Amino acid sequence: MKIQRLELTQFRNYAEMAVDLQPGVNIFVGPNGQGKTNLLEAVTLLSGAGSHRDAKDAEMVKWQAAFYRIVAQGRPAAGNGAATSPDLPATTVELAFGQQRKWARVNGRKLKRMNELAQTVNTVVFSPEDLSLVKGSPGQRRRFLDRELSQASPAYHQVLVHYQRMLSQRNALLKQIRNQLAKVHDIELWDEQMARCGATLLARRLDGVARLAPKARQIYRSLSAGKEELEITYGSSLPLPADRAAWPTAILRHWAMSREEEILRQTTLTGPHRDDLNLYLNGRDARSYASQGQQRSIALALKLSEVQLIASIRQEPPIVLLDDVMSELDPLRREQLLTELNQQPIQVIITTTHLQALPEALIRQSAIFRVYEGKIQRDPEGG
Ligand SMILES: Nc1ncnc2c1ncn2[C@@H]1O[C@H](COP(=O)(O)OP(=O)(O)OP(=O)(O)O)[C@@H](O)[C@H]1O
Repeated sequence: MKIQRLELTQFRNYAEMAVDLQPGVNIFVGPNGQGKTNLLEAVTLLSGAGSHRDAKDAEMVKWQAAFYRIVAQGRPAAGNGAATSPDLPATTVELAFGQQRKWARVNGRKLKRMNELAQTVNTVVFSPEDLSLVKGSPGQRRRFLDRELSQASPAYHQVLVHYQRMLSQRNALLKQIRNQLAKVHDIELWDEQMARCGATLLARRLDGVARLAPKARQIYRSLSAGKEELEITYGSSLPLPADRAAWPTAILRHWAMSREEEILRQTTLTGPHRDDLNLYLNGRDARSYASQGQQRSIALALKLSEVQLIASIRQEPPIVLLDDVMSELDPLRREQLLTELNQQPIQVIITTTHLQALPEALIRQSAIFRVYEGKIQRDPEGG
């Protein structure tokens, strides 16, 4: 859905705040440390994906307060990316955390799981750190993929959380074996379950990459005026046979072979938690060969393909959150990003310290808000 009104209570540096957004571009401008990113963080939480800064809920409660509450009112799109329809009923999404408990409601109905929020609100955040997606760590690329696929499919999120839980228990067990507090046999029983879960996660990731890669390739082709080809493949940390049904056994066999080393190092050395996204430009590994400009274009292509993928699965584009990213891009890439985003009626929220970092044409069509010490005021200068 597109957000028409956002209300924050005791969230980060906002005591009590309400803001009316427009369906197109909304720009929040203000000096450092005033609450711009906090506002975007609140919107990302509404999509059930957790804080884009990986913050814990307790950290997001305003200091000295007991809870936070985020409420958004909006309307779903009329259908496949069309503008919000005034005929469709308004939707209210509510998320609150306090006393170690978190709960969410959509139109008054309490949700069983946070990730069900993704059926109503979707977001794609683009921050300066994302520009280093190509050269960054494999963990950064896995996180990109996991966040994206979690929003595209709540079932993916469930498998991911299950696998991560099993992984931390397996690592704890390896430590116990090392300290002779458990037997090797204990881990063999554990591995069977975990290998099945790992194989499911792998299959879903491979399917996700298969859907993402052609979109990213097409976007990159247009960003590079057809000069370069971007190829994305999934890099598994263990050898996988062609037959997917054989994956659990292959994972089990691999873990059994590295058992001694794993006990010694007290950690699980291979599996989906160690995998990577491989990025190639004209057949060469982009991590080693792409120039800084090319790396930034790849990052743009990845993020924009995420927007397209979510839009096609959800029948509605996600809300795009650009966290101070425009000033990091050169004028050409800034223009390319805005042109791509303009192709669909997307709600965009941009934060910036200086309006001068943004093209004038964009400012004219946007609603402008000033952010200062956790307070927001609409600027009558905006569109
Ligand atoms: N739990 C909290 N309670 C109260 N204030 C908080 C809390 N967490 C962070 N803050 C305050 O929020 C402010 C940071 O806000 P935010 O990260 O949104 O900055 P910003 O406006 O995006 O700035 P920049 O341009 O530097 O990124 C800081 O002043 C910080 O002290």
